[in-house]
Amino acid sequence: MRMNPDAAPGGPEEPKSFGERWREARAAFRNVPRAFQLVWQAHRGATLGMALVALIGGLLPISQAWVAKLIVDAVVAAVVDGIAAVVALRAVFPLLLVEFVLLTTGAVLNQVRTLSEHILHSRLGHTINTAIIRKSLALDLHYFEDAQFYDKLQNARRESNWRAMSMIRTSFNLLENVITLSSFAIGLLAFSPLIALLLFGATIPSFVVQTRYSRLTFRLLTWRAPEFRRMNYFEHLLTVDSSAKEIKLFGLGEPLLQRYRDQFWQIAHADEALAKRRSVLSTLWGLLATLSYYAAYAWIVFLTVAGSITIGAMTFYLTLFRQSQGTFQGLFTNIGQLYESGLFLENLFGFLALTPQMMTGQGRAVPHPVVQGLEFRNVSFRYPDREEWALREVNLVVRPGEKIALVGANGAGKTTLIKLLTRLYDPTEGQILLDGVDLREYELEALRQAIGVIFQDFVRYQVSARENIGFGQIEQLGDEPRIVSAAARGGADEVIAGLPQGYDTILGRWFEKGAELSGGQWQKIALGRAFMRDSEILVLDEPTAALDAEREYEIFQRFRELTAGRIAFLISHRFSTVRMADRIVVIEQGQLSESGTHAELLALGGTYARLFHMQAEGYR
Ligand SMILES: Nc1ncnc2c1ncn2[C@@H]1O[C@H](COP(=O)(O)OP(=O)(O)OP(=O)(O)O)[C@@H](O)[C@H]1O
Repeated sequence: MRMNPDAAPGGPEEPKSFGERWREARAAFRNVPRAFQLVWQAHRGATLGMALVALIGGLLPISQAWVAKLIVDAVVAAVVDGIAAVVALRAVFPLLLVEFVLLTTGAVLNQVRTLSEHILHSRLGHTINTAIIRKSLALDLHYFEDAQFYDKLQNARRESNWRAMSMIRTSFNLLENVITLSSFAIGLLAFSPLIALLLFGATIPSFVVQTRYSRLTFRLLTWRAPEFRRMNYFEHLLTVDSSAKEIKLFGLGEPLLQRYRDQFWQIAHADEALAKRRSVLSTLWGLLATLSYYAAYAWIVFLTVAGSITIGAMTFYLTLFRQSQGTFQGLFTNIGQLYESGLFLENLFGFLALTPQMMTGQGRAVPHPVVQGLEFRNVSFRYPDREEWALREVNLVVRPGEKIALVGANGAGKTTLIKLLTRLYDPTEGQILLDGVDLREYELEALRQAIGVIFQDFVRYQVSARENIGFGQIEQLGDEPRIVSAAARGGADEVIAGLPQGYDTILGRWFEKGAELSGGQWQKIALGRAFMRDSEILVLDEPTAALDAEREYEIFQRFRELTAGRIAFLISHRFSTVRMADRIVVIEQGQLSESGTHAELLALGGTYARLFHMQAEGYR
């Protein structure tokens, strides 16, 4: 799809008013000091190195031009006065030496610059990535269930590393150019303010073009974030092990690759169109600068021939003209680039400024053991971007040590209830009380610490079996007996015994020598992880869905023993599992409809009884 990036509806159009532009520019440049903070954090020595290069490097050009003038004048004088070549050379020699020192200094500075940039580049990337990851860790779950959040994350990650580096490089370049230009300006103004004005003024239009296109490029890329994300998604899907089987068998490879390519071209066409226009206009306006240079050139030749200035002075001024115009243009380019990088970094700093909304309570200790139990009091919940209620007026009292099974159709709200219990979300209305105290009053970390959860989409960590279990309580990773006992309780001990390096075997296929497990084996490992925690409340969301019937029977025979003294929630679609609970709670469309023991609910003859008979029928 070809498009005009300027005119696309909803596309990267220009800001409307002057005020809007001014605000945008201010926001962009505000990021310069912030970027410096990041760089300073990344490596102080290299940052100082770059500053030093800028300071000394800025004064080199004028010094070199001045020494060159002195050399030319000395040579011309020697020729005119007929001085012997050896004598003349001896007179010029100190100047040549100074020129040599200046040139060598320039070369050394270049190396210092390259080295500093090299060091800063990777460290800065690391600093920024760490900041992004840390922020992601701090943010609430709902951010991760929101497409706009992913666009923000994508924008922050995509360009930030090199944009921050480029901003620093540009800033130091700018400093160097300002120093050089100030020294040139003194020379030029002394010679002719009119010429200075002509030379500098002619470079301004090209600068205006540059900044306009900087802004357009930024808008294009930001506006295109969803496409970038979709493109990355297809790339991930096509290259990751978990989807390889299905993609091959359904023949999805080429069609999905085509979608990946379509997304790419949508962005590429618009981006290239902008880049072309930027180049053409910059070249055309650049001609104006060249013209003004040659006008000044003609004037200086005229003055020299007329005898108003020496030949040395002519070479000095010509160098000044050429370099000052280049430097002036460079200065504007620097400002343009700084502006462009600032716009992109706005994405990064915008992301880093996101704040978690889930408030932690102030230091109230979580009860160990739980004495009164848990109560859902009139709890209703709606996902942030949804109209309909996921849970409505839920009232449920759970006694200490009680085992509750949650039963309900897909989408009834079972997992949502657990998300509220673990404070991944807070209720929209109502309260959840643990020993009579609202969950929101407990310290968030401590509360989560007191709950052991295995979700149905548990993580298959591509690390050792030991760590897979130990991650349930990471501080206890060194406690071998605890890990072994947790593994045994989850039924993972026999899986691990069969692995080539036992507990040290890397699980999964991502890394070399990794051992892939079956779905049921992974689930046993996940169960082991849940038992690693000495929790007051244990939540098993479809814990045995992938286990074979025999293994499931075994685990549930021991279920009471495994969860002795703790509150346990069990979500399952298997009634053989569910009937082990003290109480079964049926959820229908977000509401609690039935509650009681297996026998009571069968006697009630309601939804539970109907579903139970249906499943039992299937096994007959
Ligand atoms: N992150 C989310 N954002 C918006 N809506 C959601 C989100 N997660 C779940 N829902 C909606 O909330 C309702 C309850 O979902 P929930 O995951 O709690 O069901 P469940 O009973 O656990 O289902 P299942 O048995 O399929 O696991 C569903 O209508 C679902 O579409």
